[in-house]
Amino acid sequence: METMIGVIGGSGLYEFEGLEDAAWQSVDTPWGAPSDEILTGRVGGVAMAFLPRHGRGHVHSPSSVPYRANVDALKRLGVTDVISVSACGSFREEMAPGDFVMVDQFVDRTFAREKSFFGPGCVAHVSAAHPTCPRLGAACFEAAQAQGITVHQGGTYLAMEGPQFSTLAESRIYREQWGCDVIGMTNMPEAKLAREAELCYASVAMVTDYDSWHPDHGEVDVTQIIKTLMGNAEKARGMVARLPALLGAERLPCPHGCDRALEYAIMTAPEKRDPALVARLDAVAGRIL
Ligand SMILES: CSC[C@H]1O[C@H](OP(=O)(O)O)[C@H](O)[C@@H]1O
Ligand SMILES: Nc1ncnc2[nH]cnc12
Repeated sequence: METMIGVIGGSGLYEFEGLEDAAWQSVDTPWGAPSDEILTGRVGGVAMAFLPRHGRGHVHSPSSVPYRANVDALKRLGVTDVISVSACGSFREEMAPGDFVMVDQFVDRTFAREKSFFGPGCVAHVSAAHPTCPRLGAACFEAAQAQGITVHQGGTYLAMEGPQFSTLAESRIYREQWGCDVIGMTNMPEAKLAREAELCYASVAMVTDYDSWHPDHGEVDVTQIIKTLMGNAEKARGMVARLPALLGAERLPCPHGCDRALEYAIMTAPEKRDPALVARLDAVAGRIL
């Protein structure tokens, strides 16, 4: 099987330069249109696909991002490994603006989004205990280090609904009582959907601010975030460009089972399954349905 790296670019990452044979492709999915066309091409002999999460020109809010269509479209194109590159606030002094954090856990506080490809007529329960892929995460960590980026291994990402930033009381609870490390608005349900689609998923969180808890820093504002993002985006592109060499063109099965997540997850008896839903699941679950 061939490796295909899918990059979901967050705030500040709307284009991806340096792909050979680059072409923007429009992809239709049974879950509607993705956030934008998808840029496909190759780097160092490895296939890549890039999707700007908010669309070029930042059209989608965190709540309106079509997460299911995005994940389905990447899977449909043949993507095997998804890397999310996101802006985030930090709850830790040592995770400073400009640093990257390899997120490995999430607390999902989002509530106004479609969270699953499955539902009435085809019910499935995948494990989300370890929502990111250690193999892919390790490659991203190595690539970031080689790029000279200050990168932290492991961190818990609080996914909030937004679009407003947190109140001071919320920020303190997430940091002091819940032990979260960073905060953002988009990695959920994206990570859960990637797991349902049997895709390896890694999240690279780029710190842009200290949210609102830090006594020596003012409240978050978008101008400050964009300023930090401008520097971060270039670093992120450099990191991603190193991944093909680390992952290789031949895709070996995921040692952590991300690519077999649905194996024992589907509960609905074959004769009770809704044919219309099964048809919509052609890309996501076609391997086993
Ligand atoms: C521009 S600040 C808030 C915005 O940025 C992050 O988006 P993404 O994760 O796509 O980089 C954050 O989650 C908010 O959506
Ligand atoms: N402090 C913050 N809260 C939520 N999302 C963010 N994205 C960047 N900074 C953020």
